Parts: sequence; structure tokens; C-alpha cells
Amino acid sequence: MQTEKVVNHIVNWLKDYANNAKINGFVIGVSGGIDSAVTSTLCAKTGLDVLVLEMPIHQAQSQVNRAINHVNWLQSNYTNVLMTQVNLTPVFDSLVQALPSVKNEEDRFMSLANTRARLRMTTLYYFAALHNYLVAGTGNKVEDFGVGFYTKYGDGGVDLSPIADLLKTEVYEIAKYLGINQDIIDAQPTDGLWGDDRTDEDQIGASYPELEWAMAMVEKGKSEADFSGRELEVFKIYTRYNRNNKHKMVPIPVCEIPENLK
Ligand SMILES: NC(=O)c1ccc[n+]([C@@H]2O[C@H](COP(=O)([O-])OP(=O)(O)OC[C@H]3O[C@@H](n4cnc5c(N)ncnc54)[C@H](O)[C@@H]3O)[C@@H](O)[C@H]2O)c1
Ligand SMILES: Nc1ncnc2c1ncn2[C@@H]1O[C@H](COP(=O)(O)O)[C@@H](O)[C@H]1O
Ligand SMILES: O=P(O)(O)OP(=O)(O)O
Repeated sequence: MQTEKVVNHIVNWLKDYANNAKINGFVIGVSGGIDSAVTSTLCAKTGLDVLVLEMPIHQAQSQVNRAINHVNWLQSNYTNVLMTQVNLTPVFDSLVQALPSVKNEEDRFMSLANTRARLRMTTLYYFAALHNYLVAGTGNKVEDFGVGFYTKYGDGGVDLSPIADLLKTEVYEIAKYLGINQDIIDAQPTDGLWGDDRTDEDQIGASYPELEWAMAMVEKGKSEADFSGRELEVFKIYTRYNRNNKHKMVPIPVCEIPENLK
């Protein structure tokens, strides 16, 4: 990858889009992970206003610290970056209180995990409307178009996606080029939605490099019959996620009314 040229391309793309749309800048959620660190830095490089939000919901202190360290680094390099912390823990707790209880708490773990991502989306759009900003998405190509590993209308609810044509390994290359803090580069990717330190790999059962390999194999037209052992396992994991989450990657189904019924 021609890293410098890719960075310049994305920065110009962001700037052109915002200028054409008569927008003042960008708002981005910063989690202490690599994708949001890279996205916020690319937005900062546009010179337009950048608001980064740190929005903990029962968050591990290590994640909060990484996010704050990143923002400090960003602000020491780019004067156009502002930060706001919005503690969503009481908001989340109060929503849980308002919802009817369930017999078995485990039944709603996934629903509540995704609710966290949607509370963050709601907060990002509050600031976008307030300041005439766009919500910059942080999804990469494997998450967004491979395994669909994001919350529909949560972290998937954004206005534009600067890094969604980049594989996770390419995001790391850009992070190194941009000088992103080493603790962010070293951190295991995590969705941080569970109140513990489980990683994306723990949840999915395959690493991002493995998923990228499977994505490339599908693009080459390979099938299960071409693989065995761990490769077969990874290929099956990838295709299962891709199939189950296809609904997130395509326009929502609209019930078309036949002309003769109108
Ligand atoms: N980047 C990250 O690391 C990241 C961020 C957030 C979430 N995640 C992970 O992503 C996963 C999100 O969970 P999810 O995918 O179950 O929840 P989701 O809310 O993203 O998608 C499920 C919802 O989509 C709708 N739906 C389901 N099947 C459909 C179909 N065939 N057609 C149309 N709509 C359909 C339903 O409303 C369902 O509740 C979790 O595992 C979470 O941990 C990862
Ligand atoms: N604690 C957080 N504060 C701000 N923004 C956050 C936080 N956690 C997640 N985000 C945003 O959501 C996306 C996806 O998160 P994953 O950790 O990959 O699930 C992240 O890039 C932030 O923009
Ligand atoms: O989206 P982020 O920034 O939280 O990155 P990761 O998914 O690698 O934790």
C-alpha cells in the first residue's frame, strides 16, 4: 500500500465532501481502539473542526485511558480538535431500569450490548446537528463488508466512512505512518460492549488477518471444498458471519406495491 498517498487521498476526500455539503467538520466517537484513533486523526488532518467524544458505558479504565491519551496526542498535534466526555453509564442504567425485566438476564445480553452502541450513535448525532458536523464512521472493510461485525444503527449509523475500503491490517499500517500511540496499536481489537475485556477474536473465533484471508478467498471464488483444517474452520466462520449479517450491508428491504394495486 502507498500509505502516504492513501492518507492524502482520504483526507482530500473528507475535505471535499464536507466543503461540497457546506459542513463545518466531523464528530467521531473515540474508544481507545485503532479504528477510531486512525479515523479521528484523518479527520484532524483536514483542518476542519473535529469534535471527538469519549462516551464510557461501564467502560474498562484501560480503554478510557487509551482514548484520553489518544485525544491528548491528537490535540498536541492538531489545533482544530476539541474533546467532550459524555458519561453514558447513568443513561444506560436508567434505560435498563425503565425496560421490563426478563426472567433470565443472559437472554438480553446481546440486546443490551447493541443498545450501548445505539446510545453512542444518538449522542454523536446530537452534536452533529448542534454544530453542523458529519458523523464519521470508524468501520473497516472486514467489519463492514466482510463479517458485518458492528451494531446496525449503532456504530453502523454514520454519515460517511473514511476507512471502510481498508483492511484492518492496512489500518494498522496507516496508524504507524500517522504516529498513533503504541498502546493503541498494541491493544487487541474489542467492541468494548460487554463490561469485560473480551476481544473481537474471542467473539468471532478468528483473527482479523484470518478473516481477511477468508474474504480474499471468497473474492477469488473459492469454496469449502478447497480447504481443510484451520483454513476450513476460518472459511466457515467468515461465510457464516457474512451470510447472517448480509442484511446490514445492503439497502433495507422495501415492500413494493404492484402498479395494479395502486
Ligand atoms: N466493531 C466492533 O467490534 C463491533 C461494534 C459493535 C458491535 N459489534 C458486535 O456486532 C454484533 C452485533 O450484533 P447483531 O448483529 O446480533 O445485532 P444488530 O443489532 O447489529 O443486528 C441484528 C438486528 O438486525 C435485524 N435483522 C436481523 N436479521 C435481519 C434480516 N434478515 N433482515 C433485516 N433485518 C434483520 C433485527 O432487528 C436484529 O435485531 C455483536 O456481536 C457485537 O458484539 C462489534
Ligand atoms: N467508549 C467509547 N467512547 C466513544 N466512542 C466509542 C466508545 N466505544 C466505542 N465507540 C465508537 O464505536 C466504534 C465501534 O466501537 P468498537 O469498540 O469497535 O465496537 C468506535 O470506533 C468508536 O467510534
Ligand atoms: O473501533 P475501535 O476504534 O474501537 O477499534 P477496535 O475495533 O480495533 O477496538
